[in-house]
Amino acid sequence: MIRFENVGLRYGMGPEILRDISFRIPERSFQFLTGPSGTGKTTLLRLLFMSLKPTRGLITIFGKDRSRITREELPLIRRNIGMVFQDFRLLDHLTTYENVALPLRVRGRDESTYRNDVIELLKWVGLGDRMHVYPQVLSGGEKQRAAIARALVEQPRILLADEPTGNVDPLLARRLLRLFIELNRMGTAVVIATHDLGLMDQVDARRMVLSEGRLEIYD
Ligand SMILES: Nc1ncnc2c1ncn2[C@@H]1O[C@H](COP(=O)(O)OP(=O)(O)OP(=O)(O)O)[C@@H](O)[C@H]1O
Repeated sequence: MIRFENVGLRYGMGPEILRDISFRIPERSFQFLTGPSGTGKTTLLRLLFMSLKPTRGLITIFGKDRSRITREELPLIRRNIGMVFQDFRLLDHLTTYENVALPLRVRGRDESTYRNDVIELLKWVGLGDRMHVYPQVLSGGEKQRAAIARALVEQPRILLADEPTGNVDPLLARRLLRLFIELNRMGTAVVIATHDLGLMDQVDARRMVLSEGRLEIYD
């Protein structure tokens, strides 16, 4: 589904953060992306989300050469990729429901066509009773779940999550992990960037380990 071949990335004139990265993410797969702080996990997720272009190498996303995807095509292709950002990126003036429904509203869909689905999704992530409040009153864990719901609202083929358990207690971290596993069982590929060893030890999943710009894969 996604393929990287000898990908390199540097910011501006800085050093190469990622060097000769090659891997594949198969359809319906589940993997952790890990490595010490500052090794480039977020950078790699941004390459997958196509918010960054590689400085060298080849990226193929859903069979398309990344370098040939135009600005105009990008939003359509990106609908297949859900991204949970480390800082959530919820809009303060919208309720939880409105934040989650936003990608569909932006697309011009009529609310009657998605209302029930969004409510179902909010219940699935455990926010059934927090739909009509604003982000300011949500706890860190609730914001995290709202961000996950928003990333899933367009039923992407792959979900990317950047440190999704970074700000939550171990109990909630386990619940979130169960959500990701259930999502994966339903057919969505999942990539979780984390340095939480305890979290990774709970699942027998592929580990993509970044270290000093290189990637090692442990299946
Ligand atoms: N926009 C940017 N411009 C310049 N350098 C950047 C930029 N974003 C990240 N970097 C640098 O790239 C390196 C990798 O950063 P990145 O955020 O991808 O690492 P990370 O593994 O996700 O870190 P963490 O686990 O702390 O979130 C760091 O040295 C960082 O300072």
